[in-house]
Amino acid sequence: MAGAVFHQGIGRLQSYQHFHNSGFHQEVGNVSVKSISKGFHVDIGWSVSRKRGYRSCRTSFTVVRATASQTSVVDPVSTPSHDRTNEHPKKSSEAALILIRHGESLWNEKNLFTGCVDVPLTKKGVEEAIEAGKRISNIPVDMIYTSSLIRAQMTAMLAMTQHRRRKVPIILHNESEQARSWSQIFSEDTKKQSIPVITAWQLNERMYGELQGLNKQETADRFGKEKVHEWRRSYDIPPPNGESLEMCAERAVAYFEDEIEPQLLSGKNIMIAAHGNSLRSIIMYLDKLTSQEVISLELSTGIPMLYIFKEGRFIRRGSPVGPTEAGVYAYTRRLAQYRQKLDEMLH
Ligand SMILES: O=C(O)[C@@H](CO)OP(=O)(O)O
Repeated sequence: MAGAVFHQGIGRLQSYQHFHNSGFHQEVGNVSVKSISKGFHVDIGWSVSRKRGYRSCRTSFTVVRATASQTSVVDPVSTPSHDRTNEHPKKSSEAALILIRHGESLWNEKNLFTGCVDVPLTKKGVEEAIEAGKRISNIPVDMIYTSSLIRAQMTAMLAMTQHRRRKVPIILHNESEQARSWSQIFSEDTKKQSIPVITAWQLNERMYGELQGLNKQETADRFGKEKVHEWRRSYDIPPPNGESLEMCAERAVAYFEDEIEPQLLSGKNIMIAAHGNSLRSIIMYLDKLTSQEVISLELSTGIPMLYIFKEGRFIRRGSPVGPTEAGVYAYTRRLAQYRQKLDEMLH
């Protein structure tokens, strides 16, 4: 080992599976990691955020030594305007975080297990999304994250049609070099009037395995109410060949910690449009719920939830009820000022 300090930061180990399987629970000091990239060897100090009861493979680590000086070896991939090299994020910054479960889908209406099947909203779902949009129409939104499924994307887009700031939500296409290059915007002014929308499979509904497409009532009749309740609402029992809530939480919370939290830390106001189980996972993380508490948490379609991220903590602020609900805007001075700015702009 050359022993030079070359990078500090938060990120995800590319070889985390190795540790995950070894089942460490706490800080274990320095660990030597191979295969981060083409033969570079790195010593890291790391700890696993398992205090909240996840079988998490997400790690917080500090690289202390490496055989090569290329910082790119462990530079995490950046999302747009996302500066991961900022080693000391402003702890004093404050940001709003809005969570929205998608509106009713055609398979919710038919009472079918949906999971990762990509089903659109019903007319009622469209109306719920618009209603959700009204409730958050005075709350700043700088970035939007949605799952890769159309029902969450429709919800985000429909909600934003109600926003008073009238910025244009634009889906970023980073799936290939060509997609990136063909969707470029060449005006800085136009960019300023838009909101980047990032789609991520990690925010998808939990994969429901061999239940996908089956009727929930018929499945209960066939396998018994208790069995189906266990598949639907236990924490760590997966449905046949599907994901348990715990498995869904692993990837949804890792994504939240890796990609979304750094944006909040830098003061960006964020909306996440996702699904019952991916959002329950994220709420479990934000509210530090136990695996027992999360299984009784039910989320309604189209009711946005507001959190304020301040001094490194998430403060739950319930659901903003319509643009006339004064209380929401008194939560923080920053939100009140934003609302006042909108009033001035629009009158
Ligand atoms: O079918 C699904 O994908 C989910 C959400 O609608 O169902 P459940 O209520 O069992 O989590």
